Amino acid sequence: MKELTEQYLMEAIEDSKPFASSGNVNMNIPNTDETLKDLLGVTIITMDQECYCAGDYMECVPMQSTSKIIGLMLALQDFGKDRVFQAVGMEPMGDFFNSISQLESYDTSKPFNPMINAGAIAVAALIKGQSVEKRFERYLNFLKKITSHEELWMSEEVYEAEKANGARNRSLAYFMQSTGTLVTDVEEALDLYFRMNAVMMNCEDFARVGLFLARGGRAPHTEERLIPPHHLRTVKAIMMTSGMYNSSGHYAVEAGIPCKSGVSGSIIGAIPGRMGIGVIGPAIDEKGNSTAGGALIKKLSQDLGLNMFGIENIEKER
Ligand SMILES: NC(=O)CC[C@H](N)C(=O)O
Repeated sequence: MKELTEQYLMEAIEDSKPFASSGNVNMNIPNTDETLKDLLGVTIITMDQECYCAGDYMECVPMQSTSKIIGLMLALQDFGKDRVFQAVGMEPMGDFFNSISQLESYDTSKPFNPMINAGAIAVAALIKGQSVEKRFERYLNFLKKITSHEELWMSEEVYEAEKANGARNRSLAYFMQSTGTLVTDVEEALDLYFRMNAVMMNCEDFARVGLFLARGGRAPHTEERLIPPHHLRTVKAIMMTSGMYNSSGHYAVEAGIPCKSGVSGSIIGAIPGRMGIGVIGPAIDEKGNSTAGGALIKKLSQDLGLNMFGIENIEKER
């Protein structure tokens, strides 16, 4: 096993970078071009708040689907597990994250899980607040507390692009309305979902979300408990089974880390009791996962003994 140092992280980045060549940058995101393909950055924050970073860790990208775990946390907070999972399933789906056909095939047409687009829209519809603005404000304030980053912001440009390219998401939402899965205002649920996708974050922000999940829901400096641990257990379990879309099984086997990816090439990893990981590598595969970022996650797991199903650390201590 290797020791976690910035030198090690730099080497891990160099080893993982070539995997970017098999991916493509998502051109639906504003200000995106091919030059982003070569970027790869990582930040790891341990339980005692030690921060290690390497590569292009200062880059900022929209949250995209990593926002789905934040939405799920808020909905669990608002309604509890039973109500949330009446609206959305908790089973992995072996199809693309924006699949329409899968929506029709599962349990009274509710989405398979909260990590796919339909599921996240159904979850966004639950989040409490008097208006979309208020609900988004709650979302952003919650994120600011988790990351202790007061300046977190939503890109209007990305938000506009999400709306402009949102035909598929609208189809999913209106289909759910037709089956009675989505009973609140459809356009409002979509609007909140689009805004959530457009919040800009860097590797440290992503790592802090991972750390929040890893250390039981406490705000970094104040130690205020923001979410009870049993809800975080649910979120991490869903991340492990569905967070990397239809590659989740692969990542469970090869990395064994609860992860969530987004089409901006971001990945959040949460290793309970140990650390949070934030990765940005904008070249993504056809399933929507960062190719170099995914390779890096697998490498970190192997080198640092992070696989939750492994016993490397216990063996080491003997
Ligand atoms: N996988 C993703 O990151 C999907 C997010 C993207 N904005 C969408 O709604 O389709």
